[in-house]
Amino acid sequence: MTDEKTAGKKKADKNSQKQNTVKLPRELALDTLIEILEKGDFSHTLLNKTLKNQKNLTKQDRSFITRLVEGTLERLITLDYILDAYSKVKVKKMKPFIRNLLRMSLYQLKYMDQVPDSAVCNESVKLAEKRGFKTLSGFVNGVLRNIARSSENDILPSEEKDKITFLSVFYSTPQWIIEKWLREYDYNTVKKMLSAQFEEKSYTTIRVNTAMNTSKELAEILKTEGIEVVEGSYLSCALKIREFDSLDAIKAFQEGRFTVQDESSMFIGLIAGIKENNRIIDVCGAPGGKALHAAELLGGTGMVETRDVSDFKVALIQENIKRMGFHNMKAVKKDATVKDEESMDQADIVIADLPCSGLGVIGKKPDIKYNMTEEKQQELVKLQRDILSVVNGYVKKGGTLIYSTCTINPDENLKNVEWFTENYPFQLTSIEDCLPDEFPCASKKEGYLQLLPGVNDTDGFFMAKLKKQL
Ligand SMILES: C[S@@+](CC[C@H](N)C(=O)[O-])C[C@H]1O[C@@H](n2cnc3c(N)ncnc32)[C@H](O)[C@@H]1O
Repeated sequence: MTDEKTAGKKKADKNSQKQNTVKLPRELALDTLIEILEKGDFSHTLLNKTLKNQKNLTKQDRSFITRLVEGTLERLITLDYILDAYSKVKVKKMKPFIRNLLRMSLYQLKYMDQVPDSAVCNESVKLAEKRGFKTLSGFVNGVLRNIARSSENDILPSEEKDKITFLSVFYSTPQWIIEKWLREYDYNTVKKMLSAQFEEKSYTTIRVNTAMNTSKELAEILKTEGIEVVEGSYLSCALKIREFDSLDAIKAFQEGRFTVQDESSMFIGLIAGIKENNRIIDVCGAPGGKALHAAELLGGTGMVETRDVSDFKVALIQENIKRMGFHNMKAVKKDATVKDEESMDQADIVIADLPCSGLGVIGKKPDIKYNMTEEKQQELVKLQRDILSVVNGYVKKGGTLIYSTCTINPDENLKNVEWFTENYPFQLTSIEDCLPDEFPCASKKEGYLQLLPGVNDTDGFFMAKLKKQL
């Protein structure tokens, strides 16, 4: 071989090696899913890490990876049910790589119309071969092609025969959650709540920093950055945005002109009844969404002390304070279960937005529904009561305690409030005047609000306003 030919062959080998080591979007999505599903890491943290580490991805690649990872997680129970029906080897017995490759590929077959079935099958076979599973590529191909040729309606459980199994498989939600919700809400409401998980999530809800710009001004600024903007569903300080690559890349975000927050959480600032010079303590405050809103509503006066339990969480709050430019807010590391003598009778308002089961936000964080259990939920009820029994002492006489969670189970919500008012000198107080007139909710007068996904155009969220007796 001539020197020229040898050099040419070396170059070709190098290129093919390079091609083999470069990960394409499907492979990146699959590796992320394996980390989440086999190692139990948080989906949003890992997905953000994948997207941040891969600088060369296009905007389309990013949204494809996001949709594949989030969609496969959201539909996991449904996907496993179908795979079990079509494969001789049950999903649980498969090798982790093959199990997750099949889940992700089936998600594309069933829920991503724009990807042709043949491309899904071919790409899956290529991926199996590339990662050393050549002997199993025929199995992968066979299962996927069989499913692609059939209709899953033939195998899904019947709604008439067994409602709970049907709801669990159809809406990919563990049975214990469905049984729990059916004890509290009627069948149609439960169906609405379950189906809300899968609603189009192309919009991100943001809260305007009114200390820097009005909603109208911010909308104009965002539009000049090529971002699509529509009004929020209930509140004038809320906007919904889409068609942006990443949040960090939006100039208006870097400048602190807005923060990301669901409208349900914005209600906390409104019902708290914040007045000039108030001293506010947010006892479980990271990353700072509600506390930042409170600081803004104080109009540069007063002080919001925002606490959380770890250095990492406190750093998140600090980062947000810096970005939004508030001087009447600070972040402090403090465990809310431990009494802080110096805070006794010091706060006009205590915000207790406590750790909870998070079942109101499973549409945004699908791994919650698979990781939460009834036992864990009962431990959370105990933690919520432990925290409430400490932090109520920080409220001045006549002051306010706001209790909130992003869940929809009465035992973490209204039942906790009933337990609290039976044991401490607080009573529920009306929030009717704090909310928009058109906002539908029968319990406004009684002093609490239970928002339900699919019923309200928000996350599932609970809040109660409690006044300390004089
Ligand atoms: C629902 S999140 C708070 C969200 C926050 N209020 C906001 O609006 O951005 C609950 C927080 O409670 C914190 N937490 C859990 N246990 C705690 C404890 N013992 N003391 C203080 N914070 C705690 C968690 O780290 C978490 O950040």
